[in-house]
Amino acid sequence: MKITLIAHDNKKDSLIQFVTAYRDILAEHSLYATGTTGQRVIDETGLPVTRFRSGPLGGDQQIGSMIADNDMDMIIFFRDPLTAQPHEPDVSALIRLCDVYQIPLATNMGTAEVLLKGLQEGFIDWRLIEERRN
Ligand SMILES: O=C(CO)COP(=O)(O)O
Repeated sequence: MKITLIAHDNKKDSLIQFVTAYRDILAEHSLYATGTTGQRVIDETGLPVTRFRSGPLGGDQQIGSMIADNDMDMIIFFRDPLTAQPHEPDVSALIRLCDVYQIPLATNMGTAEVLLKGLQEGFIDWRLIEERRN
């Protein structure tokens, strides 16, 4: 599966803790990330990550493009709900595309844990069937 990891600045430490805790599950999948988040995941967990541009410079839109191409299976996006983002429209567009294309999306750690446990149990395998059909 292709999994994207994104965190706003105030949530990056939490994301690193989360990725470290679930490293064994995540290591079985292809990881993608916005620029700064991806660099931190690489540096601090050693997992391989394909990095896009930083969020404010278009990274969220690049990931949105993969969703529109049916080329992304899950988004884990630790948003900061307490800080205004200069690229808020891009963030909203990414979340909207997840809903358009039924892509599992976690915007906080509580949901992200459930998603990864579901992934491990095979609950997301319908994505592989979808991919074969398209
Ligand atoms: O702003 C972001 C997502 O909207 C994240 O971008 P960075 O990973 O480059 O900080």
